[in-house]
Amino acid sequence: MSLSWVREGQGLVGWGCAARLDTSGADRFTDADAWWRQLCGHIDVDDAVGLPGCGPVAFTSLAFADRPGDSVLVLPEVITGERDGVRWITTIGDAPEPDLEPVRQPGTVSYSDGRLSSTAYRQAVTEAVRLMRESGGELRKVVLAHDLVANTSEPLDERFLLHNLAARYANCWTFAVDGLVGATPELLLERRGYEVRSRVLAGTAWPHPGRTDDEIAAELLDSAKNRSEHAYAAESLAEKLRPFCSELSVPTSPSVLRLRNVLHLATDVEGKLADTPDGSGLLHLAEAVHPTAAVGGTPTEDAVPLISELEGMDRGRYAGPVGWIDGAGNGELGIALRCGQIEQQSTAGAGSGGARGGRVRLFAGGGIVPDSEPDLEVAEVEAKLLPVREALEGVR
Ligand SMILES: C=C(O[C@@H]1C=C(C(=O)O)C=C[C@H]1O)C(=O)O
Repeated sequence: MSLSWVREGQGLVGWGCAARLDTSGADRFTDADAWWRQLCGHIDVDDAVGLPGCGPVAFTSLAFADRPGDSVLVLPEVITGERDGVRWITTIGDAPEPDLEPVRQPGTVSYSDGRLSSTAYRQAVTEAVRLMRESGGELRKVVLAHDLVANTSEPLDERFLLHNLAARYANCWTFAVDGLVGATPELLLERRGYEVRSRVLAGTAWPHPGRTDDEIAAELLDSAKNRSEHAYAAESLAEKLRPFCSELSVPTSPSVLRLRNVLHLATDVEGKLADTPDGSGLLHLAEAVHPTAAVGGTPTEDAVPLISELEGMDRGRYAGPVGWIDGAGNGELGIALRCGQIEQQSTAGAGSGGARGGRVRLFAGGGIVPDSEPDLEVAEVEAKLLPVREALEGVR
């Protein structure tokens, strides 16, 4: 099992499992926080480096919804880290040898509908638009997603996906936690001592033949629909984070983040925590801000129940917080987007009838507002599925 959180060649990679928590439900954040604090209280740490991410680190991935969905924290046996030119290695107990097997290719990839096909997704979008228009301005945004299943002819090696994602999406956070593998451009929260940071994304455009990226970016910045979608997301994060902060800086207008497959409106929020460490450990802060309107909707309490009703699928850990936390409550949590959940690494073995391939469930979604057009929303999620599809297929 791979554990990873890497951006621009920096971050953390872990292997082995020294301890693990599986939890679920509305208390998943508090369970995770309590377990992690207790565990760290029992570990004698010898740390000569002293940077965030040194000493014991748990990789974590939490379910999007209170239910269904399982959440997980893993303390690896070995963690390697790199930050600002400093490299370190942390071992917990009797560290195992690293897995030095060559990376395997997944063979041919074929796709089939998941629980919500793209036609069913189009219908769900149409229904969300109808409900929003009928609500007379009450319900303003709902983020809907759909899934796609990829089957590989050979066993699935997570490292193959990670390499390909990191090569093409170097400015995203390439992650792997318990079989959820992806490259997210969205940072839910980073905490480093008193400092907190977030990168909020919402509002999307994608490349069109005959149009330059500059033209598309200018149009995105000018689009009232995308600006309103974005404002809901940035406001929801700022509003929930503000009570923990003595200072919070939220740019008044978004910038454009350019990725290979899509362009997003982006707001980088920075704050100073009023109180540390106890009331504002990263998991506690994440519980307060999740789900932002980037992956939930506005108002949250109306949008979130509607998501499960309209999608009719279990998002699992897609769109939930994913990343790492250290013993001091520092860490980085992204939003698990542009990712796939590995459901089966290989069918080789007992009862497999000779088949040897893997299966991964890919997810992608988009914010729906009253003036969303269903066909464009379908095109948007197809563009957002590209990173994992291309990584699986090894497209250069
Ligand atoms: C929901 C996803 O992306 C989110 C939705 C966006 C949008 O609606 O424009 C943009 C970025 C993300 O916050 C996804 O990638 O699955």
